[in-house]
Amino acid sequence: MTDSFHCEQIPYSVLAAEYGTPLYVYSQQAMTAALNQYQQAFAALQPLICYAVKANSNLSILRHFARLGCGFDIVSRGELQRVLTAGGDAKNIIFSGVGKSCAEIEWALKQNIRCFNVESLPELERINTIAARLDKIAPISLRINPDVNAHTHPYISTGLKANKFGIAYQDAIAAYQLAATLPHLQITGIDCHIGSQLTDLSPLVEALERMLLLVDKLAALNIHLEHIDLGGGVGIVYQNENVPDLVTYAAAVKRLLAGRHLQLMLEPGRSLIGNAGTLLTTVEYIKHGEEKNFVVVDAAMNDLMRPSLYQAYHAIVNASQTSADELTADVVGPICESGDFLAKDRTIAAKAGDLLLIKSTGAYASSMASNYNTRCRAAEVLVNGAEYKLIRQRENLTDLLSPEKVCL
Ligand SMILES: Cc1ncc(COP(=O)(O)O)c(C=O)c1O
Ligand SMILES: N[C@@H](CCCC[NH3+])C(=O)O
Repeated sequence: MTDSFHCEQIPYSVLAAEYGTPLYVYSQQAMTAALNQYQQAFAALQPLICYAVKANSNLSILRHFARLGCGFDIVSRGELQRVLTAGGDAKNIIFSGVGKSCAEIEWALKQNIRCFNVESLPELERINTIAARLDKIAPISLRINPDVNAHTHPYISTGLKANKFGIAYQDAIAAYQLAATLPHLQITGIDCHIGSQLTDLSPLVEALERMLLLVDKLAALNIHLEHIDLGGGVGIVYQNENVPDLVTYAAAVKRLLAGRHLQLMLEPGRSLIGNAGTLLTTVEYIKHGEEKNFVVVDAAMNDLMRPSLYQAYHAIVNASQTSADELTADVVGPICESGDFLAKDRTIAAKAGDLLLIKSTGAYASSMASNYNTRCRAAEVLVNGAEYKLIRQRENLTDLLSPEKVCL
């Protein structure tokens, strides 16, 4: 049974009663279904799907995707450690990010990861130097910034000239030529990632077309690539957005890659986990202000930063049999910031004690959580059919305070 009050066969109210709120709840079947959609749409191209760990890095979730055959896109030593701990195969790990430190590069080389997605010329030199010291050859791909407008929120757009990510398009050929002279690098591919929560397919296809122009120019220079990685970015429905259709996307990619011997890689994050997650929260107070009404809940911007950071919309459903009248209100948390809101001007019927479900919070919610206002990070539960498991226990104050010392 799946309706808005159940996660698979489990009523959200049962989980809230057992584990308390705020609580993140994930549907394992929804994750599997999201991955199946990719696997089926792109079946003819046999892509390596590298789940973007930053979207949700819980170890059980990584284990689930590893078991389903995913590779992983990581951006830090910490994420590498998580994937290995969860049983992911280093040979299917790609390492993105503009600021890889020497220690991170060394560690990743020692683990024999599949590839570094290199974002600058100094990074190329750094990887070559470290690989030489370790007597290794580092497989590298260059992340190219194709200067394509992804038409998404400016904070999550990454493929424009003004963004810090990737190597500028016009510098790409020279960067590959430099890489070809560095003896401890092995050029394996090319990649891009133009932004997140894309609702339109055309920028993704345009980016691929621009990358293929480079692939051809490189081939003419005798630099032959083994793979092309199109990044992530496929948007999900939070409210009523149109989102890219994977079958149409795959067909366009297939047409453009026809006749080429390039292994396809993808780095989806949000589209694999976003709609599989729900954040449960309890109403503390209904507060009638002079200009506005407020539904004050026990979750806050530290649990779900997206509304504060990007004015992002998340649907909110009252899971209690409420007797309250509808009102228009901001749904806010207890944090001492006016920016601490989970919804603005929402029509909602709620009273103190009601259980609210904040939808589409599988991606970039728990992984972006903080301890601001000395709030303990919430617990996480994974549901599979009629079974559920606690996959992260709620933090407690000992967890929070123990790294600190009173030494004055
Ligand atoms: C390099 C890279 N790959 C993949 C992703 C995953 O993106 P998304 O969650 O939009 O699929 C991101 C995040 O935007 C990223 O920075
Ligand atoms: N954190 C963002 C997405 C950024 C993805 C990282 N490049 C979000 O919540 O939508």
